[in-house]
Amino acid sequence: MRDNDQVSHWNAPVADTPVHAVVPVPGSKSLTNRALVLAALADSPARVSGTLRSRDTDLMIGALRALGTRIEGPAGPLGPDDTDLLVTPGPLHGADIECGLAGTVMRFVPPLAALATGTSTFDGDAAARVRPQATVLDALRSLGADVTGDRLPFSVSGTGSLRGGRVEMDASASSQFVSGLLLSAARFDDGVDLVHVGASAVPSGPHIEMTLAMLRDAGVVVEQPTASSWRVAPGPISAVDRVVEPDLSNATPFLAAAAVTGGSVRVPRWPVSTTQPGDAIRGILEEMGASVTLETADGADHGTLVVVGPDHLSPLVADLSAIGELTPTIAALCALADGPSTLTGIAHLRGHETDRLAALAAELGAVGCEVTERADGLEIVPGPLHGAPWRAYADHRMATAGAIIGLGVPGIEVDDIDSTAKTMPGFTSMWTAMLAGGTT
Ligand SMILES: O=C(O)C1=C[C@@H](OP(=O)(O)O)[C@@H](O)[C@H](O)C1
Ligand SMILES: C=C(OP(=O)(O)O)C(=O)O
Repeated sequence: MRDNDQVSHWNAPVADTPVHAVVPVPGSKSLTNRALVLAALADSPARVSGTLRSRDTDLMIGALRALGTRIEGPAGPLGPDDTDLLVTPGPLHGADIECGLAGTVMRFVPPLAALATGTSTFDGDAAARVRPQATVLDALRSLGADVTGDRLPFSVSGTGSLRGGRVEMDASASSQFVSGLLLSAARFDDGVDLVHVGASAVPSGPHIEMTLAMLRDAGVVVEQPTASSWRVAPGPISAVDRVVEPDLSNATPFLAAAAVTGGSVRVPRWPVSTTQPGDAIRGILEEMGASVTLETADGADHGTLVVVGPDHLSPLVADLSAIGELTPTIAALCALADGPSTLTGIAHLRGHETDRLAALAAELGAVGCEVTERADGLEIVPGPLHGAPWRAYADHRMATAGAIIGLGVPGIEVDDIDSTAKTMPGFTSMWTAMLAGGTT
């Protein structure tokens, strides 16, 4: 659990001149945590290279180890900065699982606990105890698991196998409910036949595509009979050596820095083709007036993304349902644009690290925007902006949104910059290096 000692204030630096920098970003949280889960469920050891090491991924490592998986670094024992990991699956047994504030741990690990022998308990940060969770637990119950509780803290007792089969769920609050079940489903006796029955579509489509692609890489037979149903056949999960792409969502604050200062930021190792939702920042930044180029050598599977900022940012009208994770960055850009923006399709952000719609409305309002909070989005009318305390609400992306605003507005004081450790522990030094014009 996170304690108050970890909370630290940070005066967001102003960019007096346009930012020009090359910013390599660490591995993707979503790819890392899926790769670790799949490796723990596989039939032999696998290497996962270029992993993100951060609070969320270290919690996943801790959870899988506690359940019986061996995870080592290149030299044997796992060091805190090792990013090339050897994962050796073992028989799963009950354990105490700390979820922190990580949605991927809360939603992806309970199915493994249902496959384990013995009882596992789950708990996390105070903010995690209010995040939606019942959907996963009800689904596991209906697939044969013994579960107590409806949100953190809860427990799952397993007997070493799970029946599986057909299950209906309402996954409108999070795509992670679907991904979590699908990742483990090949190991259920009958696989899974999962149907989303909610009134709204499942958000974060690219994250589900990511799950499906990684399952298929591991030889799992997975079908999508309709837009809102998925079928996983029972069978082995093959061990796959994987190289994790950079975290494109974590790249977005740096790319935003180019956009808001009229500078240029280059992010190396940007994949030509990816399931990461962060890739959509390219279209968003173009729509707001930036020039965006992916420089690649012929036939290469990755290149360098180059964003060059415009003289002034155009406002945006966009449905962000598929890319909700990018909302704090995009909302910060909208606050610095030269007209009103409307962001829709993001009701599910109320169940993220914090209620992000309320948090963005409050903090953007406090620095001078006129913000209207709608049931499923935000209307942002930029005003003359001024310095103010910026609350992060323990949310890494709220903290980095404050950093973006601070580039153009003196006196933005982020109250909990260390919340960035959730997915980017080196954030402040990367930001400082970017402003100094160097390669971070
Ligand atoms: O599966 C994943 O790795 C994620 C799915 C998304 O969750 P939601 O569908 O709850 O938004 C995203 O916002 C989160 O950061 C990561
Ligand atoms: C919603 C997010 O995280 P989580 O994986 O904890 O849901 C996020 O990183 O924006």
